Amino acid sequence: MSSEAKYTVVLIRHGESEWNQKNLFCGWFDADLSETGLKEAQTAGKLLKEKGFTFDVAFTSVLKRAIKTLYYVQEELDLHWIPVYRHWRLNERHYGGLQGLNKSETAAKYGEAQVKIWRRSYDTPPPALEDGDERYDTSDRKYIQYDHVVVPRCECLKDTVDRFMPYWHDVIVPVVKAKREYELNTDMLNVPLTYLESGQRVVISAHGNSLRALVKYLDNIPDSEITELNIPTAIPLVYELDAKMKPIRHYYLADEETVKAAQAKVASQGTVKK
Ligand SMILES: O=C(O)[C@@H](CO)OP(=O)(O)O
Repeated sequence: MSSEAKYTVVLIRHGESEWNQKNLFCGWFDADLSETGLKEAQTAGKLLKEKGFTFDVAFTSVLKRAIKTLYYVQEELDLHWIPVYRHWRLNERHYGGLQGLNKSETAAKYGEAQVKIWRRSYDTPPPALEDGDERYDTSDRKYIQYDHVVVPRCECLKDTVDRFMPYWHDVIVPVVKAKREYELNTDMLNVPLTYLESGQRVVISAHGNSLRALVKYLDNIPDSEITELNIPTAIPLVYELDAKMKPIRHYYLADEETVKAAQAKVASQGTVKK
């Protein structure tokens, strides 16, 4: 850790899901990890162990691909016992009317440029799900248990930023700083009640676009440049932060070439297959 750094937060996008494997827009659909994704998660855990990382607290979404990825990381680190807080605010961006469609076929139909806008622009949402569309499920127990959750009909990255960042500021940051200096927000009841005196080491297992939302904030990436950011599956992304939780540096636990190839693979999912 560099000398001014006080806290470390590790971000990890889930391993490949069955829908990633089929190249389908996934969003809030609760796809499982593929065999490859499971192995990727185990590899990420082994790597974190090898590099000497450990964690006090973990956060994840309510989607099984992120939950299971976290579990395999915990398994490798022998950290089954740490508190794990799951919250819908960490979910993948909701892909609305694109959910379940093949990304390459969608690029062939609407053009690669349009698909890139839907996938990577900051504030252009995908088409919204309409009433009567079976993909618009407002009875899912994951969400109806909370009065305040309105299942979205679609989300652009900005919408994801708007629902992820309150959780970062009101729950994750105080937990990292190990302080109780916030009002308990009933929206976010699942906060830990015991804290260490020093900062806690946190791992966040989430999704390509919910992590893009967080990285955009942390690195202050302009709206126009966020279109080029792709987060690869299951390569731990380490943030070292100062006392005010401003990033000092970040790095992937992989060499540059591996990261670039993995990012290019994600970007190419939205292109027409020749
Ligand atoms: O389908 C999705 O939900 C996401 C992440 O897998 O895809 P994309 O990379 O196209 O935003």
